[in-house]
Amino acid sequence: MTKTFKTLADFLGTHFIYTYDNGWEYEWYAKNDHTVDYRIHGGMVAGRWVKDQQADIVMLTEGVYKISWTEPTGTDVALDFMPNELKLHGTIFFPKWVEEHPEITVTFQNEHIDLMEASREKYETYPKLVVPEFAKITYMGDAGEDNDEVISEAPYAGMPTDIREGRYFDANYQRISR
Ligand SMILES: C=Cc1ccc(O)cc1
Repeated sequence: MTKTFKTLADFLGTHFIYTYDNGWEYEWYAKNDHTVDYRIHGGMVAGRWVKDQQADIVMLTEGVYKISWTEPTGTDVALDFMPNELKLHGTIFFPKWVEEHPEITVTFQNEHIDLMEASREKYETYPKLVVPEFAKITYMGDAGEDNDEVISEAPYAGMPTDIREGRYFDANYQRISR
């Protein structure tokens, strides 16, 4: 993808893969102006994936986008995308319980919302673990808005490479069946 991002509309519908400077690899999709999907390929909660997370999505200045949300786990996230520079800055605010029991969150969260909400009551919230990191964008795709094929299965080893090398989506940004 070689477009220059100027407006909020340019950003919505874009699918990204990026690696934080701490080595954590994430995949994230701006599904529409208030919804994000994501999949985590590397790091403390690798294997977790989420669809239809509600978020605040704004353009700060031309080509710079801020996304903020709070999750059923109690984890808070703020991302600042600078796609024209192939980079972003993300800050994740993990409750203490996610740091101590990350395995509880490593699942398709949408099917386990009750467990996330019960865990955030059962375990400790404080002190939070704050992880502020820059990341390098390694893939951008124009998936279009509200495309449920973008994040539609659990992450597997090699998935980011399959996507980057064009083995995962067809020309209409539909999953190529395996
Ligand atoms: C905890 C979710 C999350 C999703 C994307 C990202 O870049 C950081 C955190």
